[in-house]
Amino acid sequence: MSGAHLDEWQRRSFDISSGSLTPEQTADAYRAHILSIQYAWAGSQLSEAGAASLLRTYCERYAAVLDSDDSRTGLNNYAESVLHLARSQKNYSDKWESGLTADSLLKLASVQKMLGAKMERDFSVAPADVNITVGQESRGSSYSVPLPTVRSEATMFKNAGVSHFNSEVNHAPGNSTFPSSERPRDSDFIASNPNSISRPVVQAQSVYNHPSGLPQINIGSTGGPQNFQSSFYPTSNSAKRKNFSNGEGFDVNQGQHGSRGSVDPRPGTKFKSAREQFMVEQQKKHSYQPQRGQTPGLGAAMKKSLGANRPRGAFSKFVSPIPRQEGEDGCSSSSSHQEPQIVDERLKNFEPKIVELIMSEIMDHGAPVAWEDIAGLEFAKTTIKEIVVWPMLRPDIFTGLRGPPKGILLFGPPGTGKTLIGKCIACQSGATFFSISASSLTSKWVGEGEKMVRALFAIARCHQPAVIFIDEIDSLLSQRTDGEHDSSRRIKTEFLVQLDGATTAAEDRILVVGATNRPQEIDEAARRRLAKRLYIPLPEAAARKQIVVNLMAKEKNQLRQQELESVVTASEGFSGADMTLLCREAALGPIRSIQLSDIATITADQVRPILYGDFQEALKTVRPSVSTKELDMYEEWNNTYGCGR
Ligand SMILES: Nc1ncnc2c1ncn2[C@@H]1O[C@H](COP(=O)(O)OP(=O)(O)OP(=O)(O)O)[C@@H](O)[C@H]1O
Ligand SMILES: [Mg+2]
Repeated sequence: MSGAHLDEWQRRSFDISSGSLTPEQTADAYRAHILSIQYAWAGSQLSEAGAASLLRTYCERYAAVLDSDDSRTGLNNYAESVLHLARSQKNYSDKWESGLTADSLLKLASVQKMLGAKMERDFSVAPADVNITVGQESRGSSYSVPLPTVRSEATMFKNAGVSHFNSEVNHAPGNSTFPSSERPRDSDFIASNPNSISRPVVQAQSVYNHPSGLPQINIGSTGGPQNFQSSFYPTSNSAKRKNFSNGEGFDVNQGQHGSRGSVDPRPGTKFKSAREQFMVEQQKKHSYQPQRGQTPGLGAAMKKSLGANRPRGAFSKFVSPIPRQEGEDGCSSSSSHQEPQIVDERLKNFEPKIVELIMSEIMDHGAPVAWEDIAGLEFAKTTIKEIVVWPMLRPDIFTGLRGPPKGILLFGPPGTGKTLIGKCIACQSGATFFSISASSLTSKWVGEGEKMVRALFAIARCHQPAVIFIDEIDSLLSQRTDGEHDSSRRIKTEFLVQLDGATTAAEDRILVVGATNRPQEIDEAARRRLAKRLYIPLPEAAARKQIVVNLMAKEKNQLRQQELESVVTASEGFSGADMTLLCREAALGPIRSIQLSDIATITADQVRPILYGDFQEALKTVRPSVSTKELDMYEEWNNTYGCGR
């Protein structure tokens, strides 16, 4: 070695042995050592044996520094490199990519064999599942590739230079030709030809792609074709199209090439394309059965989707998946695929659309409400049970003079539970419940209001026992004035006529329940017809307590009995709705006490319970919504017209 090299060498050796270097510096020094040994050997300044001995020594030391897991002396590279290896290693969850390419496929023995067989075959008849068609009409050609597998088969032919393939296509009668050299790539073709399709179309005669993307099955040979013939057959191969339209092709259910369920598209061949096989399996899995009352010729998709997307809650209306048969229910409109047909004589004069609207939109049960959910109002509840529930249960006892009144008016300050009672009747009475708001009659169907009213009562008569609940009845039956709009006047008159009929016909079991917080505005004729007028007052102390207890039972709270009493006392004059609002406000107290920075991370059980202090705070902001003056008015009206004690 030269003098300069030796100096450097010595300096590094000294540095390393001094112990003042960090592991990184030590490793660098050793690496530099190793490099210099290699240079020296390459420059013939070191003998081979000497270089080997030095290299071994320094490599061992270098490796010791790298691999040592002592942070003072080593770099722990071993573990890191293992981790690195593990990180860059492909594992089984990585997306699998097939090693097969068109070229490697061609080299497979089985493919070679198949190709050989194909070349020997007479190409005058196109293989049934290849279906590569080069269109021939003047407006352009279409080039359809049935399946990805088939597409690759076509590519295979192209790649393999199988000239027979083109000649087969070219010689097909009536087909225009592409010279093999000019034949466009299929992607180019699809993009440039306006008549062509934007994605592969399955032309196997059993299965075709619906625009929805769902595979469709041809049911029956008579009804289907018009649905898809033009849109699913962009090819101009009229012979094939005709075959398909005539149902001569493969038919999953009523195929002409076999019994029902037979799926062999080609007589004499057992081969099924992957897609056909898939369809067979799907068919087996769902074991499709035609439904009763179905019109032959309707597409399979229509049959399958019948009612499938309707939301089904415990209280949503039951919709039978089977269309109603005539005579099954004398009153209902049968839900065929066309206009609903009204079977009941009494509904014959109504437009089916109106009947349908009432049937579908007005009958509504909503969320379940129990009598216990309504705090206080014992007199009103008992009276309603007497009028609504018991006569429904025992119509034989409640006859003659004991016959229940046919009209109830619930009146009282806002937020006292009138609507709640209506919901409760809907759930508990067992009657068909028609909930109708005045606005739905007056605004939604302008000009048709009176027809709606008539239809409503007619349908209710068909569905006895029935309850017609009219919330905010004052807006429908306010006193008639000279200046009011003609249509609303007609609706009112019609309503009064119907109400009169319903309330006087002894045999009809129809109850009309109206709710209002403006009883004084109700037309006197309507008032008379709603014979049972029940005052729904502000909740008393016990009822207010019950509302708080009911609501607090669902929340974490530390409200002592005494504190509860204080809340009840402080909320004198509150309506039920005000009490609910008070509890909601108090329930927000614990949330408001959380630091803003913690709100994102705090868990639900870390939120503190609701305390009396929260109610005190809430009482500062929540005020009673009914004034004493208004209360006096209700009391007065109740004294004059009410049926309460
Ligand atoms: N007696 C009650 N028991 C329990 N909750 C009640 C009671 N009264 C009112 N509420 C609460 O107040 C809310 C509003 O009540 P509701 O809608 O029945 O009032 P309303 O009398 O119909 O008022 P409006 O006259 O303004 O229509 C209810 O959803 C319920 O939470
Ligand atoms: Mg209401």
